[in-house]
Amino acid sequence: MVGTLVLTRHGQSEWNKLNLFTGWKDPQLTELGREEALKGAQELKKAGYTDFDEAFTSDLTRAQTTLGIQLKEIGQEGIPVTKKQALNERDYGELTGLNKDDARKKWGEEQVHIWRRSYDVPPPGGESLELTAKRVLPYFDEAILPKVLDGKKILVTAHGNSLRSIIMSLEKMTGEEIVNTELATGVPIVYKIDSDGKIVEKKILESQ
Ligand SMILES: O=C(O)[C@H](O)COP(=O)(O)O
Repeated sequence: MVGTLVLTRHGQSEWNKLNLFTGWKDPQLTELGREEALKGAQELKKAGYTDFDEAFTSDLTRAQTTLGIQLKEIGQEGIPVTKKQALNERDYGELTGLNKDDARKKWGEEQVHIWRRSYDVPPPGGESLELTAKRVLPYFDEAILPKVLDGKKILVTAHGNSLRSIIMSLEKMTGEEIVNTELATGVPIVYKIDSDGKIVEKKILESQ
């Protein structure tokens, strides 16, 4: 039996556009963000992914709105949707709300890069990717993965770093391998997974 897991990072948010560290803050999608979500959804539709059993998203508006746009486009607004804080973006702590260039000026290019793209160094008062994975993966392993292993079709629409945690676990990557993997906004990543948890196919549904 083969299940389907589709992961999508939310479209551009108002704070992505302003180049601000966002974390657990809750800005809306921009117009471009809505378009990215729609494009991704059109790719899902084109590829025939229009029969999900269930969807999961975070507690944050940008992910929920992206999921809403996807479900509308594929004609699946009625399926069960679970909104869970465990799937939130990593908490950026004291960096939240700061402009990324201003932060580089204040702490230096290298320090800011370490906070953004090291695996286990958290920004002050915030979460590293390692800490993010420690809250995302118990939820994923308990509530989402068993359904996929059971052959179900599951859509998860969340954030760069909560999805990195899931991808790291699925693809058995090291922390160092996953940190520099960039996820495009609104672009669905499709995994077909057998009942032993082996990935039998991976496709990124990028529009041409
Ligand atoms: O929370 C944020 O600011 C971004 O969505 C993710 O930030 P990153 O590009 O530093 O991982």
